[in-house]
Amino acid sequence: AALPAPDMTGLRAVLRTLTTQGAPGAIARIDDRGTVRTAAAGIGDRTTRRAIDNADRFRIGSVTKSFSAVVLLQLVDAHKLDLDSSVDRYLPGLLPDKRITVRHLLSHRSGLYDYTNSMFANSVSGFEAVRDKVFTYRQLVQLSLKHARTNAPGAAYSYSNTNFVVAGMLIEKLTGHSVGTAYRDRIIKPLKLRDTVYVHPDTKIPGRHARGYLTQDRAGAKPVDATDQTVSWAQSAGALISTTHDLNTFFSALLSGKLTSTAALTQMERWTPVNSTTRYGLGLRRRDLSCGVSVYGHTGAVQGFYTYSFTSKDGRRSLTALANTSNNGTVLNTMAGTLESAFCGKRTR
Ligand SMILES: CC1(C)S[C@@H]2[C@H](NC(=O)CCCC[C@H](NC(=O)C[NH3+])C(=O)[O-])C(=O)N2[C@H]1C(=O)[O-]
Repeated sequence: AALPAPDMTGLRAVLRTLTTQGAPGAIARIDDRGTVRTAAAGIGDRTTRRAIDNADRFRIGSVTKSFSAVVLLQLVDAHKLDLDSSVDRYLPGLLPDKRITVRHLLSHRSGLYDYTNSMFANSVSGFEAVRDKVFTYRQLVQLSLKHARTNAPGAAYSYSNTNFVVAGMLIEKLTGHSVGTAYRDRIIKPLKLRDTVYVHPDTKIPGRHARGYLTQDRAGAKPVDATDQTVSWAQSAGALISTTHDLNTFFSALLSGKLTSTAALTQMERWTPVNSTTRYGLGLRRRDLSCGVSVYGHTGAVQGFYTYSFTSKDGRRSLTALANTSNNGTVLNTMAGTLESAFCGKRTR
């Protein structure tokens, strides 16, 4: 069934609300079968007070996980990877439990502890301690293995960045290239994502970009400019940079079958319930909206930047929204309203 027209009045209202809740700025773009609609509110730089704009690049955080999952599903299509094989088959000795499979990693059911829970327990000092650091994948996995696992392999959903760090190690082992090269060759170049870059371990966002501001844990304290960092604590779990246009193109291409086989996409859409409105597949979230429409994509939270990026089942309508703040749960929750405006249209009274 055709989707209702996007509610641009409602979308603009959500972005304005975000700027009253602590985001210096917010942007959103809807691509709808060739029709482009954009909205923006607030500023992209607290020093110059420059308006934020949909041309601005930003850090996409865990939306990166969908890119990593696509590369691995392409390797499944090429018969170079089996989702139900033990990770140990490809990375012998890395993990302490041979029962952990590739599918467990991509669906956050491995039980591997998320080292960022400890790393960022104190948001600002945790960030300052790692913002210029360069980690190897193995160092990040070791940080995780210092802690007990959260569940037996496959027994429960428990979101963990560690899973997609191991996914990055699989990509490098199986392609013989860095994850940056794999993203470029397999996704960025084919889709002509001109503003999507993987620059790890460089700390700068190249080109025109929004600055991102980390909200302090102490209420009322001045936000920290978190724009420049290596994001080495995340890499294949969260270090890509992109734009609203490019992410709309990516998820639209994925859901319309342009990046993997139909069989592989079906695997990505085998859902594990997360809560009443969200399910997780393989590096892919499904969100069920109030109007009965389900949308497919991912969210992202990296210091200074919150992202929502989702598309319709057929990939014909996509929305990406960005707020240039983080560590602010009110903003993250309010951003869900951009999906309602984009896919459910005007609220019927
Ligand atoms: C599940 C999420 C929301 S968190 C996960 C991942 N981001 C991280 O793991 C970074 C967490 C620290 C970010 C930091 N928070 C703190 O320091 C809190 N003490 C902040 O807000 O800037 C990502 O991105 N995912 C989001 C996702 O997948 O949607």
